[in-house]
Amino acid sequence: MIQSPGNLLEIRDLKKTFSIATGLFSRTLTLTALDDINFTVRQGETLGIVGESGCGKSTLGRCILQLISPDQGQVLWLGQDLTRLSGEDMRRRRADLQIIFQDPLASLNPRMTVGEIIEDPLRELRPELNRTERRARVVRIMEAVGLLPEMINRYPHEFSGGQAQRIGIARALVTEPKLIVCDEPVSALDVSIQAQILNLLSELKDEFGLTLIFISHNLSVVRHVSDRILVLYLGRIVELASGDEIYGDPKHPYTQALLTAVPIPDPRLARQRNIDALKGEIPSPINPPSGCPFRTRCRHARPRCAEIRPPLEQLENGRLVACIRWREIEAERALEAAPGG
Ligand SMILES: Nc1ncnc2c1ncn2[C@@H]1O[C@H](COP(=O)(O)OP(=O)(O)OP(=O)(O)O)[C@@H](O)[C@H]1O
Repeated sequence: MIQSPGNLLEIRDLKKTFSIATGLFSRTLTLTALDDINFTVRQGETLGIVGESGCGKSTLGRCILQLISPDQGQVLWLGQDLTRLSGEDMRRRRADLQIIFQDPLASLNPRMTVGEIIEDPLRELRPELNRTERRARVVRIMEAVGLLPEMINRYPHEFSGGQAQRIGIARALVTEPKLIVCDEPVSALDVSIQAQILNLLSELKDEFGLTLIFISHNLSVVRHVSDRILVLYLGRIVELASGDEIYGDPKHPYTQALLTAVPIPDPRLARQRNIDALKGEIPSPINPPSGCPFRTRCRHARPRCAEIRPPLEQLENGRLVACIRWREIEAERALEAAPGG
């Protein structure tokens, strides 16, 4: 399998649907959670994944880790397609790919001590380690995430949300993974604690040489941690670019609209942000719009946007955008921004 050097992960033509049973005549409907997903994750980067609730962020994270199976497409890990591995081979791989969940307390077994929770993945994924080695590693990881080793025999309910998330991070780290999918890791935490956990993740990334996929609906959070950002809308990639490009020069009207929710202190941009602000409801993924999925909420949409499924176009510097009108929109916005525009 050919894979570009420097890429840890390559997602090709990924699609995931869910069957939804309706009460009505026991009909089954198909919900397309992800479609036509293509992107790469580079060794050592943090890739942010953003979009509104229901756009497919968690489903994408879970498909990458093979916690759920995609309908089609490839998940190439260092060139090896994870979707084709047997259950046993994937179990062995799992030490390399870990996940941190949104709700730390709900994701920890209340009947296990902190030490047992962190040690648990080692029993299955690092069978070569004996009990003493496992315990030594648990203590080392607890210290790395800022938990005192004397907390090892305590139970999850004795911890605050922020401390519980440190336990979740320790559990993910203990197998020495190469990639961690962080699925809304700070959304359930007090704002005052969020920065501590984000700082911890970025320190751990450097210390352990990790690659991170950072899922969040909050663009302000993603901005702080991400090298590149992938924007999802209704199960499709609409834009992928560096953090500076996404925040400073968004090309897709959906990205422009999402950014209006991010507080910025520049009053000169306020007018443009009012114009761009996101309006209307997200269409149902059971019956998505024809052509461009965003066209029903896009202030720049034209009749042809209903006819053409916009391809993910690669621009010169490697950034990706899926909008057939992005060049025209750039010109229109420049006129709007001009004095008297
Ligand atoms: N197990 C499932 N069965 C049926 N539909 C599902 C299932 N999991 C997800 N979906 C649907 O797939 C779509 C994508 O969901 P997903 O949870 O991936 O979105 P998300 O962007 O992570 O949203 P949120 O931020 O609310 O978690 C949604 O329409 C959701 O209702």
